[in-house]
Amino acid sequence: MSEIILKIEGLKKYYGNNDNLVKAIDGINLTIEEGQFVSILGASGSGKTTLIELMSGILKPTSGEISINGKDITELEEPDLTIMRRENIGIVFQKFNLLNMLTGYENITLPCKISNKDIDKQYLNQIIKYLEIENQMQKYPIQMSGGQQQRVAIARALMTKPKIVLADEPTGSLDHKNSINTVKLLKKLNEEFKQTIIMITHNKFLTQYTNRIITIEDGKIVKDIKNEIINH
Ligand SMILES: Nc1ncnc2c1ncn2[C@@H]1O[C@H](COP(=O)(O)OP(=O)(O)OP(=O)(O)O)[C@@H](O)[C@H]1O
Repeated sequence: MSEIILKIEGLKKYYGNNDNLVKAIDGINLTIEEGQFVSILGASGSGKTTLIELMSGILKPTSGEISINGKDITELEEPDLTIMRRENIGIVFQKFNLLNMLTGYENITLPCKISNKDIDKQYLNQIIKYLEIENQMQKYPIQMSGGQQQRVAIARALMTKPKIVLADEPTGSLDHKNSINTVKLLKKLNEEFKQTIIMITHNKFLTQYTNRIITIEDGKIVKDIKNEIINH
């Protein structure tokens, strides 16, 4: 059995109070093993963004524990929280979040610069080739298509070799064809680099490329299935 990379126990996140109380996450227990490609599927307002912000330490839970590699992150305060995030988590955003004044290459290598890590050139070249973004290295984001920007953003998320990649609606700003290509690429990266990926989506169609589909409704897990029929 693979190593457990993420463990969530009794997780709750409530907003507001009394009459305005919103139970955004309402008692989630979840274990994710290294190397899994998991999708978290839910309708608007089901708690997806709240869950991903809890997993990345951006939000503090009302109660419960989140352990990454055996370490409870809910106890951490700054600057330990930032260090934990840098060392363990890569995030792919819906709106790519590339810096417009930096080239593709500079965007991708920025996380290494910030955390004073040497750039593993061989790994970088491998990722660039894999994501077919060789021609985007000297371009600025504005000169790239949406799909190209998202592939550069995926490379940036992978550059520090994070234990987990969190992808928050990674195809939300892409058309159908680019959405499928992006998720297929995530799947390839999961298979090739054994990268653990958690993808949040409201799009059921895209979950077919992942090997576990967790459905949330009103802040609770209502379904958690292994996906045997993986579409290639
Ligand atoms: N800061 C906040 N204050 C109060 N309520 C909030 C806050 N953030 C989120 N909520 C509520 O918590 C619930 C879950 O919101 P969340 O953004 O996590 O859902 P979501 O599944 O990501 O939705 P979407 O797909 O529309 O982005 C919703 O009812 C939302 O209105």
